[in-house]
Amino acid sequence: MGESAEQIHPKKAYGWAARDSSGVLSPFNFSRRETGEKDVTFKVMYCGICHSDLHMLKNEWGNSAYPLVPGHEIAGVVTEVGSKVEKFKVGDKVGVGCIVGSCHSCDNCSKNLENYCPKMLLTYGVKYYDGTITYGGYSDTMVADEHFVISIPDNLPLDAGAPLLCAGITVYSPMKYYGLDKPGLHVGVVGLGGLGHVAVKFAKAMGVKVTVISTSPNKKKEAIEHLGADSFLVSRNQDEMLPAMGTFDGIIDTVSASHPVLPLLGLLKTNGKLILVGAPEKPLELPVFPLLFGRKIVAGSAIGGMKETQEMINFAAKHNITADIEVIPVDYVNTALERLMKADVKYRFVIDIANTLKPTSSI
Ligand SMILES: NC(=O)c1ccc[n+]([C@@H]2O[C@H](COP(=O)([O-])OP(=O)(O)OC[C@H]3O[C@@H](n4cnc5c(N)ncnc54)[C@H](O)[C@@H]3O)[C@@H](O)[C@H]2O)c1
Ligand SMILES: [Zn+2]
Repeated sequence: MGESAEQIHPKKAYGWAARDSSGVLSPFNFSRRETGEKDVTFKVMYCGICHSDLHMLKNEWGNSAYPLVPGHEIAGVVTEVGSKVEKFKVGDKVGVGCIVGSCHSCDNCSKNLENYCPKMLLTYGVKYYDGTITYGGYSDTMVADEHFVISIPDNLPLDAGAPLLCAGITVYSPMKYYGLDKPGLHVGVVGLGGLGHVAVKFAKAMGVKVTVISTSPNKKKEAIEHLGADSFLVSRNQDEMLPAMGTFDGIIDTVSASHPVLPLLGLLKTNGKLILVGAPEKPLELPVFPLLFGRKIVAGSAIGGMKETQEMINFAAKHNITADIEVIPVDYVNTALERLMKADVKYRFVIDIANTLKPTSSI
C-alpha cells in the first residue's frame, strides 16, 4: 500500500475547502509537507479572492478536484527555510501566486515562462510531484519551492499587495509582451473588477492613456476620479462608442463571462490588439471580417513567469500600486463569493487569514 497524504505530508494545516461543485466552503483539516531543502514555509497573513477561485469552486472549467482549498494570491511571513534556500530567510515578507511547480527544462522554462510550461503545477487543485493534491491560500500555512516564492518589498502592504500576485501579473504581463506599455498609447480596459482596476493603475504608471469600457455607467465617476482613468465608455451607449471607433492601440479584456467582442474590435485602430485575459466558461463568438479589415489581433495571456512576477511586484512597489481591497474575516468567505458573482466588490476581497482563521476540530 502507498503512503497516505498524512504520511507524505506530516505537518498539520487547516483552512477552508469546498467539498463539491456547490462551491460552499467550510473548515477543513489537512496536512502539508515538511520544509524541503529548497522550500520556503510561511505563515499566511492574507489571501485574495480571485474570480478564478469562483470558477474553480463551481467547477466551471470542468477540471476541479474536491476537497478544494482555493487561493492563489497568498501573502505572508517566512517561518522556516530549507538548507539550500538562497533568496529567503525567516521573517521575510513573501507571496505565492498561481504556480508552485514547473519542469525547469523545457523551452518555456528556459525563457522564464514557467506559466506556459506543459508541466506547470497550479497552487491548488492539482496533483503535486509526490502524488498529493495542492492546496491554496485559504489556509494557515503555505510551503513552496523558493523558485515560486515572490519577495514582497517592505513598502508594499501584505493585504493590498496580495492581489497583485495573480490580478497584477495577469494584466502587467500582456501589457509588456504586446507592447501596450509605451507612453502615449491608448489602451482600453474592459471589466472593472479585480484584474481591471489594477490594469488601470499599471497602465497609468506606464504612461499610457487609459479608457475604461464598461456596461455600467455608475462606475464612471470612480474610474476617473479615484482610479485615474483618462476616460470612460459605456459599451451599450452608441453615442459614446461610435466616436471612439478606431482610436485604441490595444484593449485588455478581463470580463469573466461570455460577452460580445465585436464592439471592442471596432474600437481598435489598424493593427490594434484585443488581449483576452478573462476566462469565461463558454466560448466567445469571434466575427472575422473586422479582424481582416484592419489587420487586428485577438490574443490571450495567462498570468506570468516568476521573473516577470517579481519585476511586476517591484514595479508596483516603486509606483505605489496596490489593489483596492475589502478585507474580510474567513467566515465571511461564502458571502464574499456570492457578492463577487454579482460584481459587488471594490475591487478585491482579501481574507484576513492571520487574525480570523482558527483551528477547528471538524474535518
Ligand atoms: N488569464 C489569466 O491568467 C487569469 C488570471 C486571473 C483571472 N483570470 C480570469 O479573469 C476574469 C476576471 O477575473 P477578476 O478576478 O478580475 O473578476 P471580477 O469578478 O473581479 O471582475 C470581472 C469584471 O467583469 C465584469 N463582467 C462580468 N460579466 C460581464 C459581462 N457579461 N459583460 C461585461 N462585463 C462583465 C464584472 O462587472 C467585473 O467588473 C475571470 O474570468 C478570471 O478567471 C484570468
Ligand atoms: Zn487569479
